[in-house]
Amino acid sequence: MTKPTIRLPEGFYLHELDVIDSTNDEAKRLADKGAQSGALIWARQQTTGRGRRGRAWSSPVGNLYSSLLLRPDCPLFEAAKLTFLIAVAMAEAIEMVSGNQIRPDCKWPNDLMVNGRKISGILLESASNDGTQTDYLVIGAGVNVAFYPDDAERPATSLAALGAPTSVKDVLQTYVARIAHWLPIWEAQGFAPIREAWLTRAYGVGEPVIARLTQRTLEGTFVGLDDDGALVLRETDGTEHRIGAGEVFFKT
Ligand SMILES: O=C(O)CCCC[C@@H]1SC[C@@H]2NC(=O)N[C@@H]21
Repeated sequence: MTKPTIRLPEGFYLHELDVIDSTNDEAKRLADKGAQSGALIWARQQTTGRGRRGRAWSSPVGNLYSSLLLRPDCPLFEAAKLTFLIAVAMAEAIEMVSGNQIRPDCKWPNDLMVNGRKISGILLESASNDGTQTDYLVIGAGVNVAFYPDDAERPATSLAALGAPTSVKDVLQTYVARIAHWLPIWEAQGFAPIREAWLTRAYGVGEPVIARLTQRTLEGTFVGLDDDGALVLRETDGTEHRIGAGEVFFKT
């Protein structure tokens, strides 16, 4: 057993790796072997890191790659809202390790942006035995600590580039501490306080937005987040749409 090199709150169990294909895949393998809720997979490097929509996630040594296994006792649609809790926890962690120099915005559904550039992405994957109730969730989080990918279509940044160099360990430790802060609030009060915290950091509220859905594209104003975590888009004629999945683009 590798000696843990970071301090974790009670209920979190570190699996520390030098290199792995994807921490999300490792978390799923462990889950399928019966690993308990709270298992935290941390790798210094990923060979096939994955982003949403099948994109590759560049994973050189120097950035954070972690996946948290949770087994919440609730339906999948409730568990999916934990992605907002994770986004808030990571935003707070980045802010704290930067000595309050950086205040990330939460971009729906779960990117973290600084000055319009992505600093962190979250990939939530779930499994259910009956299609309704959650068996487990794997919540992968990547943070650009030292490096960021050069992608003109999706501008990114890193803590180092923003003048806030820090260690991957500090980000991970602070992130897990913030999850440990928010999870009991979620358990006691549900999604409402998480939604509120997310909205105080929401990127692009009141601004024009384009939502690219599987069948069509909608244009309107991003007016908020509903009680289920769907993005509320209002068209110019006042029609409101609740977007539960898809990709959104802000014009600013
Ligand atoms: O914004 C996205 O597209 C989501 C990126 C998620 C990347 C993280 S890095 C740790 C975990 N393992 C993966 O393969 N992906 C997630």
